[in-house]
Amino acid sequence: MAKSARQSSGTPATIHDQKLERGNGGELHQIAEGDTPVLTTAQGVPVADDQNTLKIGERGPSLIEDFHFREKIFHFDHERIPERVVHARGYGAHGYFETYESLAKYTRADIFQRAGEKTPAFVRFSTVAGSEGSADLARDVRGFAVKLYTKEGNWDIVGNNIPVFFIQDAIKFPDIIHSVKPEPDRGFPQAASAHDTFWDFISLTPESMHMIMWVMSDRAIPRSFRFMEGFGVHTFRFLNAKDESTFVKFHWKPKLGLQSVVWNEALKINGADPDFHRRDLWDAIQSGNFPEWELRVQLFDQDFADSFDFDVLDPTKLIPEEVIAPIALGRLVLDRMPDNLFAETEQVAFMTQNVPPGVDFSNDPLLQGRNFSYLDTQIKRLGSTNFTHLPINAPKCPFHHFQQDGHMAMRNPVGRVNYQPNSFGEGPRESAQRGFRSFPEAMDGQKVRLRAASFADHYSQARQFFNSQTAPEQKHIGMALTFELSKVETSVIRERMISHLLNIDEGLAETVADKLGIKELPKPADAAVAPRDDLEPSPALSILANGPDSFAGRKVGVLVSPGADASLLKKLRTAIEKEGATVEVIAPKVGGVEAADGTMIAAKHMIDGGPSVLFDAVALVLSEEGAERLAGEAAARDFVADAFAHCKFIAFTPGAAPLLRKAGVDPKADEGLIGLGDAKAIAGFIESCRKLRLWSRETAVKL
Ligand code: HEM
Repeated sequence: MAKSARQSSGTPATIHDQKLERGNGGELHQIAEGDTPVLTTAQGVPVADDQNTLKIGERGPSLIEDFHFREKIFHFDHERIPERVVHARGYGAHGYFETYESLAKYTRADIFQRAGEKTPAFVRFSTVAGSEGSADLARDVRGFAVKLYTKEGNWDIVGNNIPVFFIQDAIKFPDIIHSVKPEPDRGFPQAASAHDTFWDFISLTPESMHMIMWVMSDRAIPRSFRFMEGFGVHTFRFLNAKDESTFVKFHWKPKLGLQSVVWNEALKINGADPDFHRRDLWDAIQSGNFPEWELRVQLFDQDFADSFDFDVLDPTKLIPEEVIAPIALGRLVLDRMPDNLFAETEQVAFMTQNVPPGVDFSNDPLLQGRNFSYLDTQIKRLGSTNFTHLPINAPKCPFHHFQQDGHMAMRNPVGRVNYQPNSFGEGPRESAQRGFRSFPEAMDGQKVRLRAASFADHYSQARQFFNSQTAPEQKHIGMALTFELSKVETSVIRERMISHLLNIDEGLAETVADKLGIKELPKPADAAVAPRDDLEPSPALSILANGPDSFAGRKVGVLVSPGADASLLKKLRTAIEKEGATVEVIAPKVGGVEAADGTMIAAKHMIDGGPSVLFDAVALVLSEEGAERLAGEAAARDFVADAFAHCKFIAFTPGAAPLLRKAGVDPKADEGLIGLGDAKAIAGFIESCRKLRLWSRETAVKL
């Protein structure tokens, strides 16, 4: 007799906790029973067997008649779409923007009219250079793209975590990006700027020097998306109901303050957890600790623009917050992860030209070019002009237009009439009153390819940025430049960079040159405009000068051993959680350890998988015997040595001494090592942790 459609023998089988059916060839089948839905094809046809293709006989050739196989494999073959040409690696979340009070005086943007108004939002954070699968802790700019689904259309603030950019004119964008991406002949390095082509381009592009100071600072290695600022970069305009214009720059300020990691730590995080930033955002939102930013704006008029030291249309310049204090407009809260990464985070399409009535552009030539580029890139990447039909991109307000058809059209105009004007009274019409209006700026001039002379000062703000950093931050900039340029093989490129640094800070240039073994300093680069040294430092530009002075949102890694003091651990955990921080336990075995009092201490990580680079501070809750054993374990020694080298606060029980010793850490080395004798010591540990790092240690560890 012929065998039935599904070739299962129907013999029951059990694998640990699973009851399955065994097929003819021993393969296992899970069968739909009870409320379990029946597997279907994409056409809705129920599937009998998803383990075997249709064949002639059990050992015969496969049949093209097998529509289920064909549909499944063809769909799989088409799963990938092109990754973003830049900002390919990213992670997004949903949330809302809440307006503090009406800003009608400056803008008619609907989102700013009513205090307490909540507007749905989607945010995607990203790195720029790396491909989709690259590691999170690359030294790179972070994208900070916000989509606000306002009642008068989607508004995208497509910004970065750095308020200036590498280039002044969009026509140079393909060049800067080509230079930083893997070199085309060899296909490496991935997600790294430390190579010849990038520094070649930069060294021949003086306008990028201000941005280079930022990218070599700790801003480019943030500890978390939650602890970084966002900036709209360009000067935009607000237009009020009378079409009066005010210039505006957008800043997102994180509620939990700024924090970055150190470079040696970043390198290790990339190995230990390449998804470090993703996981951090996921964990925070899933545990109800919703990250929050305040939207602040710098507002100024044409008179200020005319009198400011630099051209407000130049995206390589900023306006110090001490010169124009940002005012707070509202808060952005991220409270929900996407249901599906591809449908939402991958398919979200940001475009700088998405602005609602009441917001308008300036003539910044980078912004003008971006407004042109983003629609094109979305059509290419998402494959159809109908990408606006995807739920993540569709407005959440009513919308009506006559665009129709094309690939994957999901909504078309309804009825007979798909044009206007028409005689049938059907369909939408324009509104001079409610519609988007551009600022009627008077324009007159020759058609030229010309960079404005007012853009020519390339060094003064780079110098101001460097002078605004604290000593450890200045040191980090020097170390970053040294690292990056040490990977450059062409010596003239290194020397060219030193000649630029001489226009920014002589000490910095000398330090980097010394580390690179350049004995004779080159001449300073010819500057189009002499660098100024009269710009006041701007404390707002420093991360460390603006510390949160709170440990909320941070994470302590507690290393435990068998025989550890469970009640001390409990007190420590309570104190840390009261501060708004979290605890993760690391143990020799992932199953945890038996404490001195016989209770079990559960662990999240085993020692090899939970290095201290994943935590903001660490505690060693060890019995002496446990510490002796761990001292023989390289991962445990690294745990301690790295925490020390990365200037972290380290709390330890008296039993931890053998491990500290073997890790080369003197328990009395500095005030960042805190003995856990009693509850008071725990309070002291938490208080120290609020400073995040003991930077004074850095000179001792010579990082
Ligand atoms: C101030 C300068 C710039 C900033 C702040 C910026 C920011 C961003 C951000 C945040 C993204 C990622 C959006 C996402 O998460 O989906 C992005 C993507 C992109 N940017 Fe820019 N960008 C800048 C300059 C430019 C310029 C000058 C161009 C071209 C003329 C450009 C072209 C692109 C393209 C093609 C994408 C990929 C878009 C996609 O496929 O989704 N960007 N940019």
